[in-house]
Amino acid sequence: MNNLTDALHIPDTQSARDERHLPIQRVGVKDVRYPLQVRVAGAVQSTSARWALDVALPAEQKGTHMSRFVAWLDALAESGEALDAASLRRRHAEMLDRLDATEGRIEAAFEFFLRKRAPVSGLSSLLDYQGRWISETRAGVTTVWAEVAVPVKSLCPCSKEISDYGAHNQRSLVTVRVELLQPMEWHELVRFAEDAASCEIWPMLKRADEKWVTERAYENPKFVEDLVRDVALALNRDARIGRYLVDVENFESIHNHSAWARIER
Ligand SMILES: Nc1nc2c(ncn2[C@@H]2O[C@H](COP(=O)(O)OP(=O)(O)OP(=O)(O)O)[C@@H](O)[C@H]2O)c(=O)[nH]1
Repeated sequence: MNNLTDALHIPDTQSARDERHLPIQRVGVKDVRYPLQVRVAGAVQSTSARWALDVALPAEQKGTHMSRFVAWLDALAESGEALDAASLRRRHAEMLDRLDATEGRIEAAFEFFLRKRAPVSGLSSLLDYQGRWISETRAGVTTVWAEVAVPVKSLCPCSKEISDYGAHNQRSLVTVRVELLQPMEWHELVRFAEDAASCEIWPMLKRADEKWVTERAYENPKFVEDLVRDVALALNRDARIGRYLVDVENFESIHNHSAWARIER
C-alpha cells in the first residue's frame, strides 16, 4: 500500500504532525461486518460479526492508519483461525503492532448456535445466542471479556401467589458479561443464565415437552431480581471469572414495558 501511494505521489496526511497537544483516547472503525470463526462446544462455527476496533492516538500524530484495521480483519478471516480468549489476546497484540499503538480495544458481536435436546422427547434443535468478544489493552494490561445474551422464561412469584389460576410469565433476556481470568466455553457461560431462569427454552418442543416447560416454570417462579441475583451468585463461585455484569430484561406480558435489573462486580 505504501509503495503504491509513494509511486502515485499521494500525500500521507494521516502521518503529519498535529500541534493541538490533544491525545485521542479512542479512534478507529465501528459497525464493520466481517466474517468470524468461533469455537463452540468443541466445533468451529462460521459466523459474521459486527466489529468495533480502535486505538489510542498520541497528541503529535494527526491521524491513525484507518485502512490497517480492515487489513487486520482480513488477515484474521483469511487465516481461518477460530477466535478464543488466547487467540484474541495474540491477535490484539498484532493489531496494536500493525497500528503502531500501545492501547486499543476490539469488540466483535456475533450469533452462534447450541444444539439442545428437548426435556421429555429428547428431540434436538439449534438455539441461537448473541455472543460478544471484548479485548482491551490499557497501560500495558490486556483484559478479555466474553458476553452472551441468553433468552429464557420467567414466571412471576407474586402473580402465582395472588391468582386463583395461572401466573403471568414471559420471555426474558439474560446478558452475562464476564472478565475471563481463565478460559471458559460458550456453553458454560450460557448455563449460568439458563440454570437461574424459571425455565430454559428450546426451539423445538413436542406437547409432552411443552407440558414439562409450563409446569417447570410454575414450580420455579422468579422475579427479575431473583434471576439477576441467582446468576450473580453462581458467577461469584467461579474462580475463572473476574469482574462481571449481569443484565436481565423481562418482556412483561402484563405490561407494554420491561422490568429490568443489573448487578455488576
Ligand atoms: N485517520 C483517518 N483516516 C481516514 C479518515 N477517513 C478516512 N480515512 C482513511 O484513510 C485511509 C487511506 O489511507 P491509507 O493510505 O490507507 O493510509 P493508512 O490507513 O494510514 O495506512 P498506511 O498507508 O499503511 O499507513 C482509508 O482507509 C480511509 O478509510 C479519518 O477521518 N481519519
